[in-house]
Amino acid sequence: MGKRKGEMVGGSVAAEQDRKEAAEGTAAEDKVVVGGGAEEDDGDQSFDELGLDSRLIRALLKKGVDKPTPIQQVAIPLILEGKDVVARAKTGSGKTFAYLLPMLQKLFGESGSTRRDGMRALVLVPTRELCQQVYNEVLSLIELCRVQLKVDQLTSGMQVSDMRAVMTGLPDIVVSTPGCIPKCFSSGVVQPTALSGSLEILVLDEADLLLSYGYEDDLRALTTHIPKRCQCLLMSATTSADVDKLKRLILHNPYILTLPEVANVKDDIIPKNVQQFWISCPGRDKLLYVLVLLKLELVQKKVLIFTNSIDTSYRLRLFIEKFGIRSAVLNAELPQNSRLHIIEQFNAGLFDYLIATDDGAVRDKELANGQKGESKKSRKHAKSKLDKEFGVVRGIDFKNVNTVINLDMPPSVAGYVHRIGRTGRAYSSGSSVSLVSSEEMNVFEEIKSFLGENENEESNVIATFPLLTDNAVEALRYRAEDVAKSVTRIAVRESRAQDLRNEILNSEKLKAHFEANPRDLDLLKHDTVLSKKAPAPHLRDVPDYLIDQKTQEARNMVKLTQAAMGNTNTYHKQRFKRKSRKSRDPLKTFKGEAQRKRKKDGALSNKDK
Ligand SMILES: Nc1ncnc2c1ncn2[C@@H]1O[C@H](COP(=O)(O)OP(=O)(O)OP(=O)(O)O)[C@@H](O)[C@H]1O
Repeated sequence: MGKRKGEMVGGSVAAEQDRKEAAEGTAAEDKVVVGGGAEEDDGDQSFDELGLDSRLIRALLKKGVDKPTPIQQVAIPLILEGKDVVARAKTGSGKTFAYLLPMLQKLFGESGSTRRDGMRALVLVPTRELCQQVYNEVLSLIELCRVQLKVDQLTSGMQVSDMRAVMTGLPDIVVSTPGCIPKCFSSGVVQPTALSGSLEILVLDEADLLLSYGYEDDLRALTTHIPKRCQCLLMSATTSADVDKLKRLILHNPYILTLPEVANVKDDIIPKNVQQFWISCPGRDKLLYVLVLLKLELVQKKVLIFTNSIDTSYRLRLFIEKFGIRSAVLNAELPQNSRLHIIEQFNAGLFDYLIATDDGAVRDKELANGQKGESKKSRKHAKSKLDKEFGVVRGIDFKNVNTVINLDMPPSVAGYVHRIGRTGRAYSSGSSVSLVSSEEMNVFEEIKSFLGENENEESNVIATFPLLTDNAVEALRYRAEDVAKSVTRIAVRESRAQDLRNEILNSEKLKAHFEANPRDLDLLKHDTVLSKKAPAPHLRDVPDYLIDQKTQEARNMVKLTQAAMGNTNTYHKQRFKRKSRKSRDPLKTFKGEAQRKRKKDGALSNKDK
């Protein structure tokens, strides 16, 4: 990495000084700008003072965003000046607006080449979910600003004819994944000469993850066509050799914006507003422990639970369902429409518990473990069913997640950082609870030491979860063990297959319907019960006598905190309840509507005769 120019107290001051040096031609190497401190010390610069266009400021206000985050304060002016920038800031710190706002402003201001035959800005992200998220954000900003800019998505799942149609419309901005690049070039959807003639801004978002997805060759294929004048931006939550590699591959003498928590103090790589806890528990008791946390309401909703395998996610879903707790699952096996819709509904507050299985490495492990004895061919088939471009933790902006639970520990430190980063987004608070078995102690120690915990000192970065008593665990043990026995491997396999069939059916059947009636999306549920039997009353309602005093108090405290934060989530639920679900469920009325339409059309054509 380049030479450090000095530690600064305020990011904007540092940027100013660096800009001066750059202007004087004294900065030959990368320019390191150490940004402002934690969120609470967010300086007093407004978007206006950063030089942001008034249309964008008004659009932000409509979104409830009125002051820039530290990374935005430092990045926006530099990007507006046309500098190449590498921005490293923790998860949920607002990196997306940090590049989108100045990028859009630059595209508003200049019309680009009038005879351009390619895109003006290209944003590359590692997953399709993220692609959709960034696309939605750009589209909504453009609409709120009422400017004539066109944004489109290109993903490798698209047919070449659809891609061609997108590019014929000559979008100003394209949001895509690097995996899509070879297909675009080989099919002629993107002409290299058009790209080099028109590209003004290239953004690599979630750069720390791009190479881990095996996109290096795809990115190399792209670099040869990026014109020298193109401004390149690289955004990342963690630092890694991969980020440096990408930087060398694509950027020219960039400004390195590093918030101090990422650069120096490792324990701050996780937002300060996230409290991290752990519970030591035997692997075989993990379902029981999650049950205690959820059923006795010792953690705040909404809850995102991570597992390392899809089977475990269904086992947990079936298990908690028997106790009257509904949840949905999210994984690489589900069709893309379903995945996007599950995230949308969870964000809208339509259900409180989402069980997610993340990470390519984990998927490979699942394939290796779960399908022992199966033929090579069926393993290959199974692998092809999993979406390579899927990623739950990679930058997805889950809204209002109060608790992240690691039922399984992630296999790496980076996995931990990205999982925990799904809570405590922007200025909100959150907590995480990791269940650690003795087999997972090694990775847990690695995570703790990465976060700056000293073995000899009393741990304070990841504290022991204080609200769980042995009594509470033992009170539910008998029932839990009994129920766990009924969640057999066969039951899990059947539920998983059934759920997948349903999701594929929904996804296909409803695609056209939802295109015409986007509001009906609310009515399609993903947290339906898997089992045909309703939960037994003695499992659904935990009698008070089973709950010890300390747990009662803890539960009340969590409820009070949740209420104080206005996080009762009743608005969405009421909105959802108000509609008569059965009569308006598009899965039930879809056919009827289509038939009615056909009848009507028939009647009309009969009349015409
Ligand atoms: N200035 C701001 N004020 C308030 N909220 C903001 C601001 N900027 C962004 N946000 C919100 O903060 C949330 C997190 O932002 P974003 O997704 O950009 O984080 P990120 O840094 O990219 O995180 P990750 O590394 O996990 O992808 C989003 O919901 C976004 O709308």
